[in-house]
Amino acid sequence: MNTVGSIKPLPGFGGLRDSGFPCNAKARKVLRVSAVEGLQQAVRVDFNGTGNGKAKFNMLKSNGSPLDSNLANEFAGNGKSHNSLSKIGNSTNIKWHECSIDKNDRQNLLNQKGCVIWITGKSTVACCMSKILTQMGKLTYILDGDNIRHGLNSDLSFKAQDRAENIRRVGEVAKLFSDAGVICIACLISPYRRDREACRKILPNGDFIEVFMDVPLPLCESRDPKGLYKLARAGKIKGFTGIDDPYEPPVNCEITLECNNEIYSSPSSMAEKVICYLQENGYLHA
Ligand SMILES: Nc1ncnc2c1ncn2[C@@H]1O[C@H](COP(=O)(O)OS(=O)(=O)O)[C@@H](OP(=O)(O)O)[C@H]1O
Ligand SMILES: Nc1ncnc2c1ncn2[C@@H]1O[C@H](COP(=O)(O)OP(=O)(O)O)[C@@H](O)[C@H]1O
Repeated sequence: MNTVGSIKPLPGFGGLRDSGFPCNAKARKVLRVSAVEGLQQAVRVDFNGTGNGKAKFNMLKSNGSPLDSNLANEFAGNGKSHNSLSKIGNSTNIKWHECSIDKNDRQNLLNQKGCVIWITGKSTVACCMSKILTQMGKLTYILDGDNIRHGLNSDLSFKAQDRAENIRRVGEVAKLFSDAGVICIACLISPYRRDREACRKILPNGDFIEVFMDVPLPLCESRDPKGLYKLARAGKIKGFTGIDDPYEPPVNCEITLECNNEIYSSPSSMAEKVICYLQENGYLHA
């Protein structure tokens, strides 16, 4: 973790950079910090050096209003002791730790709203969307089923129970990204409605944007860039989605992207449709 003298960085701002003054400086200085390279929004931090190595400080949000005064205690490690302990799954005696820097603060910093775009399948459109949003100065992150199975979820198979656990974990990770203020694009097959609905439920209302890639199976098979449909048809892959494993199309999705013999949409025009939705629903500003 970065430090400025003996002062720990503001929680949530790992990119705090030393502006060149010692911790015990008497002079009052203002640090401009930015969580992401190139972001214009800054959080001002006023430091009052005390001369004893323990700085007192007042933190100001970018609009000049003070941050919650409890933050100073949190910062100094003087957190309150909490009595109400919980058991969540197999985790016993745990207690949610609140931080006075919240999602709104991060959204203001990024000038966007964190959300999850959940595309059932189709990495190409996810990448296209990420590219356009990046060019617009918006921070995105793609959680691609195939990629996440290379690491975090490499212990999971394609049996229904493991697919459900795959979706559950990615849903939780997506929720963290969204809470960080990021536009998180999750592209997994996520073939079961129940698993997708469970992800929707853990997010604030409106922040789960389900996108249905409505592409008929013969068209998917004709593309088959990895040759997996061919292997599945030959019986070399068992339980393959669309061949001998079910896919349950969404019933109440926010967006449908159609591509079939009558309607051809390029990946970028599909991506633009989703971006229009974000624009119209206020996700592209804080
Ligand atoms: N049995 C079976 N069924 C479906 N897909 C299979 C299977 N085995 C391997 N693959 C490859 O894994 C990719 C899908 O992974 P996901 O994590 O998105 O799947 S799921 O959401 O858990 O259903 C999927 O990627 P996409 O081609 O992007 O769909 C395949 O490349
Ligand atoms: N809208 C589209 N128009 C034409 N080709 C597409 C379109 N979307 C995807 N493809 C192509 O279809 C293939 C499969 O797409 P991909 O995004 O990799 O799907 P998945 O994530 O389900 O594996 C790729 O070769 C890709 O280039």
